[in-house]
Amino acid sequence: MRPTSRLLATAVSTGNGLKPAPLAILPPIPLYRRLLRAHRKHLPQEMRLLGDEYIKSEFRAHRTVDNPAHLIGFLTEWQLYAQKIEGDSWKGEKLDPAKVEKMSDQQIAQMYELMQAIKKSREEGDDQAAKRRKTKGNDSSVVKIGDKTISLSAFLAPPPKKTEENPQPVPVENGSISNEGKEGQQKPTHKINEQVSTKRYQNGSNAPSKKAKGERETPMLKARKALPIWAYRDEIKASLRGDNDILLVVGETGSGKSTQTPQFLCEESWCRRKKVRVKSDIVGVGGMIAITQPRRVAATTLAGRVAREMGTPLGTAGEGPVGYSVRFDHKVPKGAKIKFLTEGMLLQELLRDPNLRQYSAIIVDEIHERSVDVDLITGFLKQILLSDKAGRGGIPLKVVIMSATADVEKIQDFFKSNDSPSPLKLLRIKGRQYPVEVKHMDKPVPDIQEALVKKILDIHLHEPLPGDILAFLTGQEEIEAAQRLIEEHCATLASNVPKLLVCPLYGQLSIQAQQEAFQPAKTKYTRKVVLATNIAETSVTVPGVRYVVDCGKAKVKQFRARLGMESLLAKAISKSSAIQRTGRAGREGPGKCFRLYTSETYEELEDADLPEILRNDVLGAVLTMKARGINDFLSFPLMDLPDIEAIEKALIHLYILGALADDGSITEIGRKLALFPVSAPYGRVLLAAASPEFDCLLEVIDVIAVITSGETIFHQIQTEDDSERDAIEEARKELQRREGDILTFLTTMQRYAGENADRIAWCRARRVSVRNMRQALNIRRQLRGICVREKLLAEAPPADPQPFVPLSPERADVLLRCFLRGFATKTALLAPDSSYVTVQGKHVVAIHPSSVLHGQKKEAIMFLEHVFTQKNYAKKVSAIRADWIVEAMGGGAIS
Ligand SMILES: Nc1ncnc2c1ncn2[C@@H]1O[C@H](COP(=O)(O)OP(=O)(O)OP(=O)(O)O)[C@@H](O)[C@H]1O
Repeated sequence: MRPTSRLLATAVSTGNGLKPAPLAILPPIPLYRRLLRAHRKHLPQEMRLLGDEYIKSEFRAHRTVDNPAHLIGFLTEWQLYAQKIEGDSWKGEKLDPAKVEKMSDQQIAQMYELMQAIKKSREEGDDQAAKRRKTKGNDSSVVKIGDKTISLSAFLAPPPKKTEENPQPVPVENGSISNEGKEGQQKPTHKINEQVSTKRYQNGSNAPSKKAKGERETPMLKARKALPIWAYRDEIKASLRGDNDILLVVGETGSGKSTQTPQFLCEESWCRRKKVRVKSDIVGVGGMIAITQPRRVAATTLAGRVAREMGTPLGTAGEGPVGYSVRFDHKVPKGAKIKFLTEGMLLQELLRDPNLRQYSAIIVDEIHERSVDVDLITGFLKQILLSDKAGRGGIPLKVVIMSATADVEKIQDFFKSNDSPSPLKLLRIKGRQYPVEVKHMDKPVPDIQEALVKKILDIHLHEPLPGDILAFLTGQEEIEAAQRLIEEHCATLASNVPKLLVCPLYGQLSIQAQQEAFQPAKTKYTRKVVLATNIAETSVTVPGVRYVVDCGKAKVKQFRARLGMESLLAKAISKSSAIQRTGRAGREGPGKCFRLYTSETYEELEDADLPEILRNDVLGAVLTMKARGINDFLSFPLMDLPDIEAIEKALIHLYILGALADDGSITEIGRKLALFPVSAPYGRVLLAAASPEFDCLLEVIDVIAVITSGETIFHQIQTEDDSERDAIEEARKELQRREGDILTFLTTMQRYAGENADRIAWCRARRVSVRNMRQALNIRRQLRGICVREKLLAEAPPADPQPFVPLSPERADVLLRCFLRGFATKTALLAPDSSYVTVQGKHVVAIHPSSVLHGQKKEAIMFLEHVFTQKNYAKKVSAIRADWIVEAMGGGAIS
């Protein structure tokens, strides 16, 4: 047994052999029946109704009605809640099924009653108010659980009298009870009054707002009202009325910023589309709110959530209030009021429409991530805020900046301007929805990967269901290795132990594969564990997650301008990241975060990461600025100015690509590159492919589609069975080309698209990723559409399947020479000592093991990626001729 396996086996054993430890989370079935029976029979009518509704919405949501372990998990959760509200006076311990088993039905019913009362109390207001009432309230409402006596006075409201003048109570906006017929006459109930009375509204009144017309108290609306941000709804709206155009919202993770703020604001009158005159034209301005996200997974999942909250799930109708737009995937229904989009997509829109006329407001979410794109966006937004708004017919653009961990001073300083008519308002949202218990290690762990897997198994065996796990690892390789280990161990668990479903989640997975991590496990009695990189760190809610495991590290991309090379190394995360990771628990119930580092290590972490603009390639940023007519980078409003050497490198690179003219102005090629949804070098290859000199656009699109579909289309062959391995290797041979990876990608795409019978079986036989190939086909369709639109392609090519015709060696040379138009700077020559030395910078590189050319010696190579991990690696490599490089550089020397 390998050392790791041995260690893990110990973690899941009782210490005497490999017998699984007895599980605290498995109550005997009869208990479950008793709990349900108690629930149905013994509760007072109101409680029963509340309980039934709760069972419907919560239990069914988790699909656990018939799962005893989940029921216990649910009870535990409410008990924790009781603990929180009761504070010091709560003497309860963690719910122990053995103890529950000994309780009488009456006691169980009482416990239920308590929990439902707490739930009701929570829906109606904040816990602090409950505490205050408890100390003042009468002690007549008490329940006994075992030997514990708990006061319910804080939670139970006297039911409103039902008389003829005072008919059915209806909920109002803040969760209190009001009488529809005699509004204002009936006193709102108990603690919510305290909450309201302590809360001052912008207009000076302290009355809760009235129930909006047509607002039905659905379970979704109830959930929204329970979010801390709900109490600030009026304040947020008021903050942007009149001349106030900019607001900074800082609130804890999970307080409701991303999902609620756009919904509050889209109700405002300034958010309606207006017809205005711009120069001599009448144009429409506004009507939609854009909310940016650092990553596609956040944009798509948030859009789905908000669409459900607004009652029109995405994709169910051609119309709806919510849409999203991410690279190669857009779903913006007609009449959408709210659009979630990635920062890159908003930048593209800014290039097409510098005044962002379709929007009434832009919400910049998760600003703390400080990507290059978000820095550019804030710069452009500042320019719009300071402009005379003539381009928007005088209609202001409202701007909201949001984060849980923002550097408030820096943002305030940035937007502070003597010319600004509208100072930045700061609103701090207090409180979080559910507590998260943070646990650090007592001492540093020697092997993080091992500690992480051990912790996951430990949680699985000792924490109640429901409660999925989200673990943060550094990268794809680490995720795959952890997945293998966990699955190996799960195969040895006893049959009465819940199953563990492992879902990977990293940026290079196709969108479809990423979505799987957000779906509930399809089998009952199963705990899901999502193994993620930091793409799940901000903004996302992975439904079902109660436990977070944080390895404390992340792979950080760093561009070394002098070497023209990126490094991707695991580094300690910042405090901001650690807080964000913790915040992924506690979103649907109380949670726990296990940090695999000590509290001293946490204290030593940097507050925030270095902004990307100071450590990354700024090629895209410089091109975007050039395309927007900004030549003087120093006067463009940026929160941090990039290193001058990085700017110089980007300018030279753009010049080599033909994007800049001799005088540094942007060329027609440059303008086109800025608008392509691929990076400038790939865009340059597309443009060259459309020229008569190369005439290989369809082939280039196929290659780019495969490359952008995910990290790699080829799975590692992991079978121990030699004959199976031989069969896969044999099947793969028909895809592999001696010219290298570009031709191999092309062949794979063309053979896949030409497959007439069973594409899934075709992929399986070759260990090719089905998901990535599907995504590649989707990207191919979109790129072809863009090329038709841009008149690079005369007409759409014929539909698949087309017969496969291998590219001739002559055409293969043409294709590679065409790629050199974008990647001439990423080339290396074979040195006398058999190493490869880069043409630009003269560094030694090795061909990455994932390349079909690994271990081979060629006169010269071109690589599409250049990464430093353990070694200085060239990835996605093709064999070329040395004289092609000179040709691609226009005959000029390369330094
Ligand atoms: N996709 C989803 N599925 C289920 N629940 C969700 C989803 N997205 C949000 N929620 C619920 O809405 C709550 C608020 O989420 P929201 O993203 O608005 O918070 P936030 O303040 O923006 O958090 P963060 O700063 O972590 O991004 C979550 O705690 C969760 O309960």
